[in-house]
Amino acid sequence: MWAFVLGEIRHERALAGAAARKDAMNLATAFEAHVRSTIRLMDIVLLDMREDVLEQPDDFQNHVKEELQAYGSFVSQLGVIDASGQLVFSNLAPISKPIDLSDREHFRVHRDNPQTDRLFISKPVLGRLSHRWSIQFTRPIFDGGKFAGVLVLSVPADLFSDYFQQIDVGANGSIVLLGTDRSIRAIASGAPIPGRYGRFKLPEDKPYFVDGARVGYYEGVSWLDGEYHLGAYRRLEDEGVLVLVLLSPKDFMAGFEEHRKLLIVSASIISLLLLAVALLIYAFSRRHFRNTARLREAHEQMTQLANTDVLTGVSSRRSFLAGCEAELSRARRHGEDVSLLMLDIDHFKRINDTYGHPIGDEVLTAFTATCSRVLRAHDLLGRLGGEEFAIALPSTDLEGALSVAEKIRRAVAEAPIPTSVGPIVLTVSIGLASSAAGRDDLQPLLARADGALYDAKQDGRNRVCAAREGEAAGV
Ligand SMILES: Nc1nc2c(ncn2[C@@H]2O[C@H](COP(=O)(O)OP(=O)(O)OP(=O)(O)O)[C@@H](O)[C@H]2O)c(=O)[nH]1
Repeated sequence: MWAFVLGEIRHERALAGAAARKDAMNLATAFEAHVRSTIRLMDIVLLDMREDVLEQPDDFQNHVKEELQAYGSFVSQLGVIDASGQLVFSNLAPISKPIDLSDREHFRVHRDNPQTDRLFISKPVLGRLSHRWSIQFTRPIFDGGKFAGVLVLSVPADLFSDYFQQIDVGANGSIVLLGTDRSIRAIASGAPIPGRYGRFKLPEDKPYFVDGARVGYYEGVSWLDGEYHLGAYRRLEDEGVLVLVLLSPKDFMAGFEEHRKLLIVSASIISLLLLAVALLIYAFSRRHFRNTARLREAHEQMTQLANTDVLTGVSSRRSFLAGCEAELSRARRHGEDVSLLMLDIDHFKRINDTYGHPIGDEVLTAFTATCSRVLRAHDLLGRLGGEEFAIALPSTDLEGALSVAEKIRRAVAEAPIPTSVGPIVLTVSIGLASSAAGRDDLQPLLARADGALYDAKQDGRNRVCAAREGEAAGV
């Protein structure tokens, strides 16, 4: 999800940047057209007036009045400078004292290039007669092919900037009319402008001052406010000016920034929700697994309890019989003998009657311990009930079983059982039956061993009796 959000943000940032470049170029194109037509209009007026200065010098003043009425506020002054730089005519007031303009650039440029008849547009200057900031549109006057002075059309410096000001380029954007001499002709900007117009000159390393750069994009830190700007410029080569539109990311990225914040906040909320869901799932799973583990443990404990005789710790009847079944089928598979012993403690009732039931319990437990000491690890000892026990001997024939049974009988008889009321002498009767190659089923085998036990009891107890091979129970 975050990869998508970050990808989307990158994509939208690129789109916003591209849209701003396009907007800047469209604005620059529109302003170029406006500037070009304004300059053209001024030049037409100049050329018209120049004809009158030369052809109808006497009627010039009236003609100027008519022309200026037609162009109204576009033109703030029309003046004539003679070949020596003296102002000889102004529509504003009669010339009562000499006004020397020979130092003005718009005079010098024509005086120093007497062969060239071209329009010159000055940077804003403070009028010595009008005392207002104005831009001078000038053309040289020739008399008989010789330089005879300069015709000056003064336009309020705000003519362009007032128009630019009406266009919304954002609170931090700017529209600038620059001279190729790097001075500002007109400017409209949200940012404070350095000086009025005066002598301020822009740094020359800007790409739009490079010779031959007619149209292009600009990106960099602005000389206006030291902030990063993106812009577009168009140069009017013949007029010696260029239009520059600067847009600020603070304005054109504002919409994108809001959307970016919204995307990040939404993605964060979704992430937190997913995290919360993941934590809940984790907590539930943990509890579930813990419960499952507890259940498994409880099940194992119950199985253990069901399989074990609580008093003596040997196999319970159920578990012992299941173990015998398993041994018989294993013996069948491997063709091995299995033997079964049935054990019954002699006169156990007397022990209970003499010493009490708890001592009887101690004796039963000690008896199984004695048996276990004689048996191998894989022999199976189980309690069938009361004082009756059974032992399965895997891989053991009748002879081997007789030997084990005899060992148990002797061990029980020869080692009195230590109890809390002193040692108690015990004997055990054992009946046994064998199954060659595990051929017998369990029940008949048990019955044969039980029959042999009966024989042992009948024959006087404390002895081992074996059932004969194939002998049926009770026979
Ligand atoms: N202490 C104790 N006694 C038990 C337990 N289970 C059975 N008994 C007793 O074991 C005795 C078995 O007695 P009988 O079946 O008469 O046999 P016996 O006294 O051993 O005599 P023979 O088997 O004929 O030698 C009974 O008194 C039962 O109460 C037990 O878990 N603990």
